[in-house]
Amino acid sequence: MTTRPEPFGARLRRAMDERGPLCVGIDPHAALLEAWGLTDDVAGCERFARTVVEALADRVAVLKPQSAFFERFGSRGVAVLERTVAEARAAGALVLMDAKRGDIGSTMAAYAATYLDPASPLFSDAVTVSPYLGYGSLRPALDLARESGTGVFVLALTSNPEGAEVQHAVRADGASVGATVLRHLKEENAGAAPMGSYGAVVGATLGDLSSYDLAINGPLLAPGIGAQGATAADLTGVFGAAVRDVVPNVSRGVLRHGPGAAALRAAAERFADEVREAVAGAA
Ligand SMILES: O=c1ccn([C@@H]2O[C@H](COP(=O)(O)O)[C@@H](O)[C@H]2O)c(=O)[nH]1
Repeated sequence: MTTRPEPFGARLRRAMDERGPLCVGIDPHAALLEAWGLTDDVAGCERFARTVVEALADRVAVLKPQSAFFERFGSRGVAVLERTVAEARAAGALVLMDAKRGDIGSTMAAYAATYLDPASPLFSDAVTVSPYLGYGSLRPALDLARESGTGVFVLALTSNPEGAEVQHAVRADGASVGATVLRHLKEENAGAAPMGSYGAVVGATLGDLSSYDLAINGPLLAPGIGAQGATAADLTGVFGAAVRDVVPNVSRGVLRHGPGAAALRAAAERFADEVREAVAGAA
């Protein structure tokens, strides 16, 4: 008899309880590499990513490498990404691969295998995906996640202002596209305890979201804190009672404090404290 791996939702909830919910990005922007005194090439990218992992993987719940910043260096950049994921996981962080993949189902199956099959060199704890070829096109990733104990975060209401023209569009049944993605996720997570493995990406920049049903019984990845202008103090105003399921993401807001490990840790700790205060205030 084969035993199923522990679901991502359970692993994430435990990490949030033990470490706090903060997710820090690993985004080797050219400007950050320069600010850190590194070359804008694959060696600089590797030094950057390794520094973040060494500073933070033993303390934050989630590290989120942004695949685009590694892919820009071609196959050697992807090899750095593979090592980054493996090292971060070995050091105790959950790794959320921010790849925002989405395609027709048969191609989606290949994306799913890339990030969610334990045999893959890019195997991660979870991956971001785009539902804009239709939520149903994500089925191969949703199914593989269930099998491999991994998670999927679906773009619902993104942090960028341009997202509204698609996500606020209203369907024939009167529901917005973003609300429909949230409804699908709620159905996917039904009955899961302590929390489902299917998350939504919902920007912390979006203001009051009380008109949406955010109670999806799954995690809400909230990018936009720091460089995009949102603060941890905004979280309760945006998410209301769902704030306890929020995984707030900060990338440049922490990374700009490098390259020293102590300064990176202190910056992450400041954001973590602010998040803790905001969530406690909502109790
Ligand atoms: O709606 C979204 C979805 C993903 N992101 C990603 O998160 C980080 C944010 O970086 P900051 O430096 O904290 O602004 C980045 O990797 C984005 O691609 C997002 O911002 N919004």
